[in-house]
Amino acid sequence: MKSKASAPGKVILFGEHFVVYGVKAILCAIDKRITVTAEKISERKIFIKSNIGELEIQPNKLISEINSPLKPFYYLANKIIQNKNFGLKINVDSEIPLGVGLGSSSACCVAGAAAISKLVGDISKEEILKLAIEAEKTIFENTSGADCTVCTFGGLMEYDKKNGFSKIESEPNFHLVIVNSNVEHSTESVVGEVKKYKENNKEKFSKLCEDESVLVENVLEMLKENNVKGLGQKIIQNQKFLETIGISNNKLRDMIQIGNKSSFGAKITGAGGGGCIFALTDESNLEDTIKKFKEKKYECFSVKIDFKGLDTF
Ligand SMILES: Nc1ncnc2c1ncn2[C@@H]1O[C@H](COP(=O)(O)OP(=O)(O)O)[C@@H](O)[C@H]1O
Ligand SMILES: C[C@@](O)(CCOP(=O)(O)O)CC(=O)O
Repeated sequence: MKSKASAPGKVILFGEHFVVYGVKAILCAIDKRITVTAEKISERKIFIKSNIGELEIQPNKLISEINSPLKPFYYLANKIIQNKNFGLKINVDSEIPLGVGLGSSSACCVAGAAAISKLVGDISKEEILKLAIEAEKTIFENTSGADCTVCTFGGLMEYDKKNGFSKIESEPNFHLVIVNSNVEHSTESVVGEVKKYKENNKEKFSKLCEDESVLVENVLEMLKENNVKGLGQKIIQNQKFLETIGISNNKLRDMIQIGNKSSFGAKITGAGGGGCIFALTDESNLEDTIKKFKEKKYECFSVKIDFKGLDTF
């Protein structure tokens, strides 16, 4: 018996870093997916295979004993086959580059939770999300859960620490050009640097949080109106805040400058320090924007918002 599920990656459109200090952020799922296939096998063992490696392991091991990036899958598999007399074979197929802030880990956890749990019965998306967040915590103890939520339900979402998640019902028709610096970043260490900045610049940082809150409220209005040019201006403004808190570098600045010339606006997405930027486009400037990045030999691709979220087969 086999089951299959796929989940999208994500982009943080507005509010990264400030969200850590209570400001609202806006994120969306993207149409790049991770597909997980799970199969019951008679041998009581767990086999996991992905483009990043393979793991063959007995059940019932402590998660702290597993030293592998495939750990979230082991967590899910081991949990589901507790008190069962079968093993599992898991295959991971990914379109999402890893470690650059596009949500590969959340997409893995959501698709993995869905494919594996479906082998033992039907469960709701809410229950899958709960399992996925548990699995993601085996990699990042402090995950807010925002990434797994947007990968499960798809579309656009607002999130703040106090009120949690809420879906934004508009369906804007823009394309994002994602440009990968190919520099892996550690979210934890960049967040640590921002904390130092905040402590050394208390008043300035608190004003930036206020400005970011106002910006996000404006963006929510613009999304309702599908005002793509206005959104571009807000992206440029948000990037200035990110420059101020010190998460940019020369490579990212060069990428953003190229994006700002041809698209409506470009900014870092996620922690910064490396990872990706995105440029906002529509049909009128999509091709030109991609061409400009490719001329400078940057790795880039276009994505649209994914409104489907988790899909099971
Ligand atoms: N193709 C894949 N196969 C297996 N695990 C993956 C894959 N892509 C991502 N992962 C999991 O996600 C982790 C990367 O998470 P992270 O560094 O947060 O990157 P991202 O920002 O892309 O989510 C990997 O260490 C691994 O546990
Ligand atoms: C910097 C931060 O706001 C987002 C980090 O995003 P990512 O892990 O780079 O996708 C941290 C957080 O929200 O926990």
